Amino acid sequence: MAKAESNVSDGLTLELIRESLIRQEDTIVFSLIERARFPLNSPTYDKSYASSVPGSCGSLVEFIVKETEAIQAKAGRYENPEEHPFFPDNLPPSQVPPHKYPEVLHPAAMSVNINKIIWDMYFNELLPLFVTPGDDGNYASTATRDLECLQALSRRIHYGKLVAEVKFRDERKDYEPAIRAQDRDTLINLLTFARVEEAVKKRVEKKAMTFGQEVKLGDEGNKGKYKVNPAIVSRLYGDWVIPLTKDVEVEYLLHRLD
Ligand SMILES: C=C(O[C@@H]1C=C(C(=O)O)C=C[C@H]1O)C(=O)O
Repeated sequence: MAKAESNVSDGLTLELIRESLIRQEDTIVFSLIERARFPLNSPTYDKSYASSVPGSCGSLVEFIVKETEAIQAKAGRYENPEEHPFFPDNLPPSQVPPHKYPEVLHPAAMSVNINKIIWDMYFNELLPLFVTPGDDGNYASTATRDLECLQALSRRIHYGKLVAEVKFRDERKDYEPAIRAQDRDTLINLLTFARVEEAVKKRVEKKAMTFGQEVKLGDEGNKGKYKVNPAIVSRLYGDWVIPLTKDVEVEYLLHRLD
């Protein structure tokens, strides 16, 4: 069987986890590029636009996310501890044969889900920065692209649980006193690697330049035009993705000894 994208089954190492985070950058950058094909399309986010849809009590994007999550839950998506739903209440149970995911994380991991914060960040702060204003009527496609961005960001940010687990195992004697004291500041200091963070921000900027360039035959060049502004991708990581990943790391660690 092909090796799953999850690396945790065959020994948890910081190197393997970082490799996965680097791979996930590709997904995030591409999903932003795909969303940026459409303008803002504000009716997608307007409750009144979707009010005639039976069973919907929110915006079209909420309707698409809830319904898609319900289908994916039945197909077993949320049995994987690396996946987190945006609307966890009333999700239907999985209807597929269970898969035995490796039990790597402490059970307290189950209670860490910061998707509400990711949702608000994405719609209120990030989206207006990287899409053009306007309306082309493609609201369902727009909402589907939003869901892909949200799922990619959520998966990356909640990967912080695995990062925290491996760092804890590697330096248990440093982490344990801070966890017992519920000392968030010390935990943040222990798990922060400033040089890694700088490299992540530079790499995602470069990926946005590489993946988002206009590919032309001949030598017209790209003229510095990108499908998503590389500086915004770097800012997405610096201002939100990395800090939120660290919040997940800390929340997980605070309960690591429960
Ligand atoms: C994820 C890690 O932990 C922290 C968070 C980082 C991130 O979100 O990219 C990078 C470095 C660390 O400060 C890591 O060490 O790789």
